Amino acid sequence: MGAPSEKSPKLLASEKDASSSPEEEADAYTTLHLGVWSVLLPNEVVAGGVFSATKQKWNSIVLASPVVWRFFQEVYQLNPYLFMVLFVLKLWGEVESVVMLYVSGRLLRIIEVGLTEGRPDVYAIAQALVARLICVTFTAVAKWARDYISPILEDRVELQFEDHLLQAKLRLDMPTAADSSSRSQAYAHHAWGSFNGLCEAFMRLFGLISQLLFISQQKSGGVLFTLVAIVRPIMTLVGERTLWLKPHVAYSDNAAYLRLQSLQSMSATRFRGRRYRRGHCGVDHRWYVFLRVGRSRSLINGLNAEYHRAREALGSVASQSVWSLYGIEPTPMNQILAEWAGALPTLYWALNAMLAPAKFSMTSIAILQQYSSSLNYSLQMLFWDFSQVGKCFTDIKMLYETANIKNQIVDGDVEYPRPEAEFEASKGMEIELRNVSFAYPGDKSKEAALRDISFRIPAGSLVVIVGANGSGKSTIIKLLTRMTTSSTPLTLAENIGLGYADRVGDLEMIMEAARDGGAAELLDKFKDGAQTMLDPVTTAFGYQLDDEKHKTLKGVLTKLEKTTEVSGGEKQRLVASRTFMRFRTKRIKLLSVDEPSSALDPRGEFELFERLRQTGEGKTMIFVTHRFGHLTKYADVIICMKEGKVSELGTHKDLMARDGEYASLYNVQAQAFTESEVS
Ligand SMILES: Nc1ncnc2c1ncn2[C@@H]1O[C@H](COP(=O)(O)OP(=O)(O)OP(=O)(O)O)[C@@H](O)[C@H]1O
Repeated sequence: MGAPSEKSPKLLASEKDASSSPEEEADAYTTLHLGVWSVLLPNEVVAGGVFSATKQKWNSIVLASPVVWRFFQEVYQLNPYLFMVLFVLKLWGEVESVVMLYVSGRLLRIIEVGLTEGRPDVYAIAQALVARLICVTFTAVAKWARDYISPILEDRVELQFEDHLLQAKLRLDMPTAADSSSRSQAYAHHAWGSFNGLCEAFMRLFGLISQLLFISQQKSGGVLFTLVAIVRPIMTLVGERTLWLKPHVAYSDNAAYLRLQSLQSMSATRFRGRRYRRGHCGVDHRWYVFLRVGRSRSLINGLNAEYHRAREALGSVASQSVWSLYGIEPTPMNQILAEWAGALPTLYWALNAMLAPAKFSMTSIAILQQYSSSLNYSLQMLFWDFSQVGKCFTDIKMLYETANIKNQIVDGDVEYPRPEAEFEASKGMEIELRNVSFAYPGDKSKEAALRDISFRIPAGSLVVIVGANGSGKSTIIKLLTRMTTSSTPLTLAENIGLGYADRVGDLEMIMEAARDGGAAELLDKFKDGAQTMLDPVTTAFGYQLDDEKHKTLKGVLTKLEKTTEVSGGEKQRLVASRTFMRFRTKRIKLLSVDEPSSALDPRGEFELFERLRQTGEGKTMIFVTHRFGHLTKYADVIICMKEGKVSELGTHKDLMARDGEYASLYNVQAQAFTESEVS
């Protein structure tokens, strides 16, 4: 039997070769259409089948070996004692299967002798039974000890690699973090999964070799029987159609399927119960729609109808997972051959019974059957475990490679933050952008988000960036700070205190900052005051709770699920307070804020800007805003953006006199006030 054909089931698939010019040869691939899926397979994999895939896998395993060795050393060092105990316990799991084969075989033989002679050897039978009992007891204790120790080591390993990944990801700049091609796929839980997977594979190999040696040495087994018994599992492996071993890209562009997916995604079960109302839409028993409280029944019905329409449009096209669709054999031939191979052990003992009836007995047949099913199971498990080895190696490699991801924004050669003496010399930061263009990684727009931006901001200026939606204001701020936004489940006090991390426990300073940022009243509003947890991580969940029988438990769960909600304006007050906390570090040279007051009431906004102007006097401050007024009038520089370019630059007076983009945006807002005053 050769390598499996790459042709897919006719009903499900068609294919076309996408290879083109010689220079693209390296990237040439074949597209398979499987139900709603398109699968792109590199041509060399298609040509080489499972052998090529195995060779590639082997090469990547060899390349990753040093990293995996480092990984095992690191895990060992976390707790050498637990590591060794776990290793020995896992090893016993494999040795045990050989011991059990020996003990059961012995018991069968003793019974056979007793039956033949008509006088069972009670003592020998009791001895064999006790040996078996001791063996299974030891196995049970070993399993218990393994289950007890594993989570302890698992925790240590996950925490260790969570720390690795946190450090590695914190140093990424904004475009790198946003770029899906360089985004790390490493997760701390992969560390334990890979450790376990590799241990299992190693143990299985050890177990299988022990079994092969044992069976091939037995009188009832022997080398020939051992070979006959392993033909079937090996054929199954070679004939298996699996996508897991092959490099591939899979996607679906079936409009009906995508529509169904997006409608289903609205049923995400992790929405918070407090904000969302759950309604059973009657589409099918798995489908629920969660809607913000207050949305109408007609919306639910509309979604329901959309769902039915999409299902009809999908018709009978298969939409199972791409892996299971790929696994369907084009013909039953492989299956038939594997089943025939599975009958070889039976053929072996049937022939033996015919050719050497004196040397053969029913006990021998029972023992041989035990051997063959044990080998069959062990080999299948070994193949499964080994099919995961490549993934384990890749996952481990990624855990370490996250630290090597190159930032897309190349660091300059000027040290930052500046040495203390230089820092004291000027309070604000001077900024100059020269011919900066920027496109978000993977962005499908025709134009880049920023195009050829140049401007200079003198130290200590108050700068306001204005412009229409999507003109690039926020992108400028993100590039300057190299940051993306993040949210943390912290107390209100910590949210403010983190502005000055060294003083995060200084409640007095935090309260002063809260007063400056306009959040003092907010802190007062909650029962736990400044210690109120904002958006805590929810770990609570209920399972199979009955509405009637478990009312109390349901009540407890509801309380546990409750989070503290603050309004958009209140959030901005907290952020502003954190900024004032940061000012207290006396190490601010640049403050850049994206729409600091969009959700504030007019008084809140006025007070915030007044305090910012006073406190931030002499520092460079950049604000992005849609609100013209307090800020723009006082700004030293207004940068007016249009379609990714700087369209105007100057003070409010300059730009009004120019009567261009800025003046037109300003007049739209001013007009609204004038009109309402007149009316
Ligand atoms: N993460 C992103 N990925 C891809 N494109 C983005 C991303 N963020 C913004 N863009 C695009 O970049 C352009 C500039 O966006 P930016 O957020 O800077 O505009 P803005 O002027 O701040 O808009 P607004 O006034 O609506 O806040 C827009 O076309 C936007 O669609």
